[in-house]
Amino acid sequence: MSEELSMIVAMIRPSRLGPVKQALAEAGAPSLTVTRVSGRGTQEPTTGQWRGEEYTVDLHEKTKIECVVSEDVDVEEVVEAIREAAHTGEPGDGKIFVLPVDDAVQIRTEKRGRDAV
Ligand SMILES: Nc1ncnc2c1ncn2[C@@H]1O[C@H](COP(=O)(O)OP(=O)(O)OP(=O)(O)O)[C@@H](O)[C@H]1O
Repeated sequence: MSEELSMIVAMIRPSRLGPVKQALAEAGAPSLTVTRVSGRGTQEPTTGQWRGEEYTVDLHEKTKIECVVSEDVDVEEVVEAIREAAHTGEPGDGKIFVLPVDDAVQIRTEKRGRDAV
């Protein structure tokens, strides 16, 4: 069990993935997992029309980024790097969460904790 690891989870606009990846590398956190997700925050639902019927889209397409870092990396710097790179100022820019991580294992080497990330 390690208290030296944190996970930064960010839901961002898919169009901001490129700048966010670059900003993470510059902040010393190049390793990441990227997933296409849909979700809902307080962003207003949008409406559309299909064959004369109106429909509501309340789940928006987002890109989820998961990034585990050791204490060698400044979590605040990582959060700020994502925030700056993902920011447009329009509703739906996304959210960032920071979580503690119990442990990590590098499968190839059996390294644990901070040595595994
Ligand atoms: N409380 C939450 N729990 C889990 N996921 C969330 C939460 N809030 C937001 N999300 C995820 O983050 C995505 C982006 O959220 P969104 O940008 O809509 O946040 P917001 O608070 O409405 O901000 P904004 O005012 O910029 O629209 C959501 O689509 C959802 O996937």
